[in-house]
Amino acid sequence: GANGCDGFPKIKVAIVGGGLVGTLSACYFAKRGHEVHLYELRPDIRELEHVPGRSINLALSVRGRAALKEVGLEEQLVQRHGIPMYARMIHELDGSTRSIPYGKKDQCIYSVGRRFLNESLLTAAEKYPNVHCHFNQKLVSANLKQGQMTFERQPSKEIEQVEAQLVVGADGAFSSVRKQMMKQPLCDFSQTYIPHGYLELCIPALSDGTHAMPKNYLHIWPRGRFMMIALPNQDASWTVTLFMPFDEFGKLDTPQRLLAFFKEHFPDAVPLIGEEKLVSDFFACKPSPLVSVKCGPYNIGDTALIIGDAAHAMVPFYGQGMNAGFEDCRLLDAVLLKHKFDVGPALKEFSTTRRPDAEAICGLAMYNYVEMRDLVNRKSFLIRKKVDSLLHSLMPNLWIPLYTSVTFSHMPYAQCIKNKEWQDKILDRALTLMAASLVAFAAFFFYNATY
Ligand SMILES: Cc1cc2nc3c(=O)[nH]c(=O)nc-3n(C[C@H](O)[C@H](O)[C@H](O)COP(=O)(O)OP(=O)(O)OC[C@H]3O[C@@H](n4cnc5c(N)ncnc54)[C@H](O)[C@@H]3O)c2cc1C
Ligand SMILES: COc1ccc2c(c1)CN(c1nc(C(=O)N(C)c3cc(Cl)c(F)cc3C(=O)O)c(Cl)s1)C2
Repeated sequence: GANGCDGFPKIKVAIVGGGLVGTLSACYFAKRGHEVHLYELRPDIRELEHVPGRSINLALSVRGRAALKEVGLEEQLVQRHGIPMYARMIHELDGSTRSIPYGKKDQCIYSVGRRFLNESLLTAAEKYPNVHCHFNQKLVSANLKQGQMTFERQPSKEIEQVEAQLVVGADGAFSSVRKQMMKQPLCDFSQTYIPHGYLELCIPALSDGTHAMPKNYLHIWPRGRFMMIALPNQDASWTVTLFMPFDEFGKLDTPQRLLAFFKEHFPDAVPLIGEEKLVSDFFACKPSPLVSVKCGPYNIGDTALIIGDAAHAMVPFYGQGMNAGFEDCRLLDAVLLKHKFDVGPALKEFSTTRRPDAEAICGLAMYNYVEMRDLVNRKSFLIRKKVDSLLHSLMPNLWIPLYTSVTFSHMPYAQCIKNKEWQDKILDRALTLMAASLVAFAAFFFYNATY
């Protein structure tokens, strides 16, 4: 395409999927002066009415914030709208609570509204004159090598053919662009559904408009096979997510059983949610599945690429899915710039470098899901946190705990794992050494005392 004022070629980019990652990616491409066409299956969510108490929220941490910052949105979307969470608040069965800080006193993650984020990113993208949004358009097929796409207008089913020099698939965990890519040889794909489902509930604001629980915390009710988590909303309500195996959900098939279950496992949450609201919200919708997707490579030559959940959907037990997708946008922009928008080599480098990191965080999230039980015998969770924070305070640049490196650093996810393995080796050796010296000391003491 024509070379813009910065000397880089300008191309026509089609982004499929106007969710969190697609809209942010549109801002990045638009900022570089490309012609961006964003195609979204759903209608323009900004025109849909707001259903109170149905706001879904997410934990945004440094990786996601850095990506928003580069398109000038961090201040507006996070500082002004996000609610800082400085610690986890763990709710014990007896109703007692205990907080575990995320890090130093100013280190926090932010609770942000999904719909607010998506609407704001759409509006930010549309501000660029070179961005064109097309709603109610569903990608149904494509010839990605030629940059050709076929969309079906909803609900008329009218077909529209579109061409672009680059197709970016940001169409989520069940991506149509990825499905088209998988027709190519040498494309790997695996997906894993876990036996747990999730369902959102709501803790309403108190009558005086304040939060019903301490506001700046990520609240957790860890109960082994199931768990509840609550993030604060701007309107002083809480969005509560219940994670439970589908067969457990199936047993709660009457209001009586539901209330008995909550009174047994989450007694302190029942008055906060309210019994009527608990029953109505719980039976209002079915639990949703959780899937983990790994695939690769992420590109086809210089004409197609997948990012976000389309490339690496993960279970949410690290609060990194959106953060990783936003980080994709930032890293893609950097690698395109590095290659002066020579798209072919840039996409190849993006896919080669990003895939091991994406697969690492997918693995860490699944590991957390399996370890979630350990959040129950909090001793291990607590002890590891205390050891980690002690060593981190002694050797801040050497000993970076795994959770800190994932949530509070830009360390490539794969390096976070290597870093953790190194630490485990050190910890194991230290414990072995301590144990051995303890034995030696005891033997020495015993020997002296006896002879
Ligand atoms: C319960 C739960 C809790 C989570 N908590 C967190 C958290 O705390 N922090 C965090 O960082 N992440 C979290 N995540 C992950 C986060 O929600 C996802 O990583 C993020 O939404 C991915 O964004 P995306 O744009 O890639 O995909 P999506 O948000 O799924 O957007 C895909 C878009 O593409 C559109 N689309 C799909 N198919 C087509 C098609 N054929 N044609 C056109 N458009 C199409 C869809 O309508 C949608 O708008 C959580 C996820 C779940 C399930
Ligand atoms: C909206 O729905 C959801 C659902 C799940 C999550 C989030 C939002 C946000 N999540 C975060 N997880 C971490 C984390 O690193 N770990 C190890 C944790 C993992 C679990 Cl499962 C947990 F309950 C607490 C922590 C914790 O440490 O607080 C963060 Cl840091 S944020 C999980």
